[in-house]
Amino acid sequence: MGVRCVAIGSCGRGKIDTGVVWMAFRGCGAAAAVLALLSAAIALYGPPLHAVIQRAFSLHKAHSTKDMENLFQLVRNIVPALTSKKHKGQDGRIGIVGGCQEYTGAPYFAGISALKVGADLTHVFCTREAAPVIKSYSPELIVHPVLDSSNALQEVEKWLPRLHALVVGPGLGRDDFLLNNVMNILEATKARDIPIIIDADGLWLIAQLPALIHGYQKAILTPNRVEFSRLWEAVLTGPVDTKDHSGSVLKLSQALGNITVVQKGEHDLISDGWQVLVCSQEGSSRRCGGQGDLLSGSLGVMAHWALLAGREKTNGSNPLLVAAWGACTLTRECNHQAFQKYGRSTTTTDMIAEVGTAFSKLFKT
Ligand SMILES: NC(=O)C1=CN([C@@H]2O[C@H](COP(=O)(O)OP(=O)(O)OC[C@H]3O[C@@H](n4cnc5c(N)ncnc54)[C@H](OP(=O)(O)O)[C@@H]3O)[C@@H](O)[C@H]2O)[C@@H](O)CC1
Ligand SMILES: Nc1ncnc2c1ncn2[C@@H]1O[C@H](COP(=O)(O)OP(=O)(O)OP(=O)(O)O)[C@@H](O)[C@H]1O
Ligand SMILES: [Mg+2]
Repeated sequence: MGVRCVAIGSCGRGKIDTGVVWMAFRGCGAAAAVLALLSAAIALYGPPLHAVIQRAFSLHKAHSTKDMENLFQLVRNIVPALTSKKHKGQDGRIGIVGGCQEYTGAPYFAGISALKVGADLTHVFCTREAAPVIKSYSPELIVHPVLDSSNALQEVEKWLPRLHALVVGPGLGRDDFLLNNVMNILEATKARDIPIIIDADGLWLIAQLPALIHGYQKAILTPNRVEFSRLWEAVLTGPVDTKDHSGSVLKLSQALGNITVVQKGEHDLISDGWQVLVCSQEGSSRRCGGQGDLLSGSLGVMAHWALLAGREKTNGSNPLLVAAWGACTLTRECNHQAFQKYGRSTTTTDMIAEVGTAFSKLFKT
């Protein structure tokens, strides 16, 4: 496509910790490329024309501290107001699909994180054996032991119409029967136009069957490095370009039909195939398991909020990019705050305890 990415972000207080990467065009074929991009965007992508034009003409603009402040503001814009006029459920009913014999912590982390960020109700759809274990961690989660039953789809479909977002994969495992059920659940969720966040073993399934999610504009994939490589091999040829992380995440998103991809790592890179955002919020060097689950659960709620708020509140930007940047920033801040208290003994449970203060610090209006 002749596109390259330029990192031009920075941040306040004199140190680079967050940035924005915008697409820029090589050489002087830029005008032609812009025109081609515009036509392709309008034909394939379908956001309002003004948003496409705005994006195309902001390609060469310098973005820095102000961009980062804008991103914080965009996240604040999507957070629903706490008022006495709402009833239970309005700020988010989130489903988590995952939890099997081996892994019960991951769906718990995702579900409780969604609640701590501000969802009202969280439903976990897991296997029969995993359910009592997950329930015992927390009375806050509604747990359905249905995922390994032959009528898993019908059981989940009873709840689907009430769900605002579905997080698929934390602690799911890779059993073929389970994955087949999840495949059907994904199709039913897409048919209802519900946002889907896919992580962990859900990404394993997508790497086997990319068509399952290809082009679904309400999907967000959250791969770590290994999961990213697996997806890359499934839809692109040749090795991942380790010298151009931004270009790689942009390409993977494009190859998957411009769905949102969040590549987690030292810096989180977020792309919808048109632009790439970078999240470099200071975290810590503690890499205990479960941090990705905190991220996917948080993102479930924030994706719902962002889509509800719409492009007017995100200044024309893709709401899912804003949601993803917000969830990454929050996860890293939780990691940072927990590490200040517990150092090497920090675990994901300690990070979850920081969600409230981290959220207020970052996004309170
Ligand atoms: N408490 C719980 O219940 C938790 C359960 N979880 C659940 O576990 C399930 C499997 O998930 P997964 O991430 O372990 O699987 P997969 O992608 O096969 O990785 C396997 C191997 O890849 C490597 N590796 C991983 N990341 C890397 C990186 N960034 N950079 C480089 N290498 C990396 C590493 O290999 P190693 O270094 O050990 O050789 C690792 O062992 C899934 O359901 C998930 O939700 C977790 O959520 C945690 C909390
Ligand atoms: N090297 C790093 N430095 C700082 N933050 C990191 C680093 N690697 C990952 N993170 C952060 O940790 C969070 C989880 O990413 P990670 O790569 O650990 O996911 P994961 O492997 O899926 O985790 P899980 O153990 O839940 O499966 C993300 O928000 C990411 O920003
Ligand atoms: Mg993970």
